[in-house]
Amino acid sequence: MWSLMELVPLYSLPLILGAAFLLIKWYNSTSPNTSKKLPPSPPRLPLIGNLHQLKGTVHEAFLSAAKRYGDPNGLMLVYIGTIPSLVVSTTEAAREILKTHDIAFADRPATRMFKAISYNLKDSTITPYGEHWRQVKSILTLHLLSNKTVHSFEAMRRRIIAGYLSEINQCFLSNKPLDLTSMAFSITNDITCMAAFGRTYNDGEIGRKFKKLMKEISEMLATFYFEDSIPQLAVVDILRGVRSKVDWVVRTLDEFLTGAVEERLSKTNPDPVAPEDGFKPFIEVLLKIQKEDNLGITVDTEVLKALLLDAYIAATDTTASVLQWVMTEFLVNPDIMKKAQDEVRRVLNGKEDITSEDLDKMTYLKAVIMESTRLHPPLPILLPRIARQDVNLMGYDIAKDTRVYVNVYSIMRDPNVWDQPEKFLPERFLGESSIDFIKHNFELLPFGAGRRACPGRIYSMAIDEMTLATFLYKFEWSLPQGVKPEDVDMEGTFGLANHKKVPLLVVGKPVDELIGIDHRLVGDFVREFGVAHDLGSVSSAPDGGFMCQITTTPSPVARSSEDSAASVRSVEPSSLSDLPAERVKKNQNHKQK
Ligand code: HEM
Repeated sequence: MWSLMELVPLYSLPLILGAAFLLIKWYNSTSPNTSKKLPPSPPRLPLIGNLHQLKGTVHEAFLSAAKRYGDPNGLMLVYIGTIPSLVVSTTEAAREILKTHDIAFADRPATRMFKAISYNLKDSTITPYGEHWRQVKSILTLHLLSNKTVHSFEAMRRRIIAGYLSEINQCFLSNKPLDLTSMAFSITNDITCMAAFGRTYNDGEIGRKFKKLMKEISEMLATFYFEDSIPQLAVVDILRGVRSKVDWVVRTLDEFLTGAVEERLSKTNPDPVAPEDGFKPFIEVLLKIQKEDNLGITVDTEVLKALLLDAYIAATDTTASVLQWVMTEFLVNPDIMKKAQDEVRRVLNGKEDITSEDLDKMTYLKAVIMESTRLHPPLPILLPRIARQDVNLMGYDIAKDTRVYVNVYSIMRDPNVWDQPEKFLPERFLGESSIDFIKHNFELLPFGAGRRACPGRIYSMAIDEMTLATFLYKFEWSLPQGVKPEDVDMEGTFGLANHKKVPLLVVGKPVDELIGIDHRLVGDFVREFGVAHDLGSVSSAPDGGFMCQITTTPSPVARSSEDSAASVRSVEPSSLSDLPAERVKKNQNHKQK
């Protein structure tokens, strides 16, 4: 995030000095009114408020300032430039904001950039609380994010994920590490484009333009705007060129969305939804609602484009963020990865296709995802809220228009709530634990809570769970040669969501996709020789079956003093053709593919 010296180029310093007289006026007008009881604040400077104290990422800066200056209940008032902003850092305070006073804090700040990107507040994310918000959020929820609709995307999700497996194989065969950060984004991007637009934007000129545009949007959303925080210095945005950049991005985005709608209307879509996928893309549903006009809401073209954009922007980076952080935690905690992998393989037991029913049984994988999201929330601070009226909150007077930042990063690492909060312990979500993304007591909040909570949980978890289960099922994952778990950089950076600052590079060694082995066949070896340790290369056996080399570690029951001296046995070459005919046949089918 921004630091002050990056924000204030030298040529704008005279402007700042020139604004000094405004500053005095402003400072007097915003100095605490003695009749009001405000939450504690760090000392601030005129005009820039506490900006100079917010170094590093904003959630970390808020956390350390709250420890030093905040109220023990978790409230602190900071000035982001001239804007009073309430920072919320505990479960108790979050409950007050998101439950007790939910309606009073149900608006979001309508900054210039947010207005520009939402067709002047026609979307569902930024639009003020009220009838329009209720209607558009219900359209989004029902036709894109509900259980039933998410289920209808299942075959498409599986097909898209499967398409990426050969890329992982290729990297493995050519001895190149795989950039999993980039792949996570491509997978969630393709799935979301299919669900929203009924096509992907990967290839050719349009693919290149789309990627560039998405990068620009991400940068635009992470930019600091003087106009939003120090309105007296809004001119600096013009001088820095950021305002024209926003205008350019918004114009280009609109051209893109207009093109997508026209393409749908004229049915010239070059990548139609495969009939076997059997779902209706969101764009088609919106066009139908627009045509039938019987919902009591006018879905004009701007509402339609704003909702498509909502669907795309809110879904892609957040869902990719979860994927890459879970994989990162797996690679730095190989024992946990092994446990999750055992679960996936046990549940699937040789099945080819993963279904949502299979995923429902993977409780350990779900616990890993929750634990990873606790430590690496895609949005470490909930989307900002704003007080719609004066509110008395935990004994403090919060004025109308105060911005509210719920720092879920603090809450989800609070030692008063979590045992060993910095440790990666998925087990904390198993057994007695009644905490999950739905049943929580405001301590696990990656999706927010209350009226303005995220409606996309089911949608994103369906993608993350299926991708992770597929990855664990089909590959053995490791860090590139010479990289140790403790070398992995765990720093996050912010664009549309919290991503790894340094891309995650990994090696995915195919288990059966490439070599054509059915897990049940491996199971027979495991039973005979102990716990399978490693699979070697596979070749065709003269009888049409397969031969492979499996290194095994004897199981504890089989271990004798003689065995333990040679604790690793080699079986080479082992013909699988002795196995039941039906399995061998399946294996041969595999091979022909
Ligand atoms: C792992 C994935 C995701 C995370 C962590 C996430 C997180 C969040 C958070 C923290 C908020 C603000 C909640 C609040 O203010 O209390 C939010 C709002 C929202 N999210 Fe998500 N989100 C994710 C995926 C999605 C997806 C897939 C969609 C689908 C389009 C989506 C759509 C929205 C919308 C529309 C809002 C605004 C809701 C409102 O203001 O009423 N999100 N999300």
